[in-house]
Amino acid sequence: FCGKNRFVSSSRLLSSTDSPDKSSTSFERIMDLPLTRKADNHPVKVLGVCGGIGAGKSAACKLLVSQLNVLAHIDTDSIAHTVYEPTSPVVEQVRRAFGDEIMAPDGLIDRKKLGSIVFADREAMRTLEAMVWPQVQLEIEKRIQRIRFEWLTSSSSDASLSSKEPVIVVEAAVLLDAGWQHTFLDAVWVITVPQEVALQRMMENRGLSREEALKRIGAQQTGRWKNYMSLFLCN
Ligand SMILES: CC(C)(COP(=O)(O)OP(=O)(O)OC[C@H]1O[C@@H](n2cnc3c(N)ncnc32)[C@H](O)[C@@H]1O)[C@@H](O)C(=O)NCCC(=O)NCCS
Ligand SMILES: Nc1ncnc2c1ncn2[C@@H]1O[C@H](COP(=O)(O)OP(=O)(O)OP(=O)(O)O)[C@@H](O)[C@H]1O
Repeated sequence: FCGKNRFVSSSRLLSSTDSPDKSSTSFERIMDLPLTRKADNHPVKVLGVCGGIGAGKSAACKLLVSQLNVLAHIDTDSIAHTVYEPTSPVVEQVRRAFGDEIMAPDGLIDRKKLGSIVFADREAMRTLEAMVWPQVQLEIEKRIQRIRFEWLTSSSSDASLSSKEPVIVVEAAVLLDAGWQHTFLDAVWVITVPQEVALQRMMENRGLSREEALKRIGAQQTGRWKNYMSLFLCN
């Protein structure tokens, strides 16, 4: 994976120790699944990092930046939050779908209130995702284009860019559900952790009750990553 122009699609690397079913039939089935779009041969590759809540996606991405010196880290959650800024067209759409009770007194969307609805109701989450994901995807693609352009046009004397690994890391719990492996990603890593560890982390670090933490884990459990041949990192 490391090394200029030596990017290796993670689909060619190893599979997880525990998550995917490795019986021969399902292993072969996994191998047959198209993991990512056909790479566009751009020298700057895009790696998706996904996995369950509290699995350690952010921790893994921080390591990729600090230890592997990748070009950029795009955090999708924070992009999704910008979709709720006052000027965004999504705000009115979301207000119409979920009602005035999700609005804060200052006229902005109260993400906590919205979260308490959608994390408890998969259908409601689907409705929200259909409004938010296209905007998020557009913004991610814009950022990828900009970073690639800066990298290509930077001179070799610009050490701040030329010394970096030509890899952009996109961190997103939902990337396989959103189908981004078929659009802008060259490879996917899944970070896994035993559920009990994730629960403990969420209770300790976010002050969530066990019930709230379980609800959030439940809201994410499509398990889609288990059907993909990607590189699994057990954290
Ligand atoms: C429900 C919302 C308003 C709650 O906002 P809030 O700031 O309270 O929580 P935050 O965004 O930090 O999310 C908390 C955790 O849940 C995960 N999560 C958020 N949305 C989803 C989802 N659709 N599916 C699975 N996990 C999700 C996040 O990755 C994070 O680990 C917000 O998460 C949201 O808009 N979600 C829908 C859009 C989405 O899918 N965002 C994820 C990245 S595109
Ligand atoms: N290997 C590890 N050992 C101990 N603690 C860890 C490890 N990896 C992550 N953590 C801790 O677990 C918590 C969750 O990690 P992190 O934020 O990286 O997960 P995440 O998958 O990005 O979570 P979320 O989906 O909630 O954004 C953090 O407090 C982090 O410091």
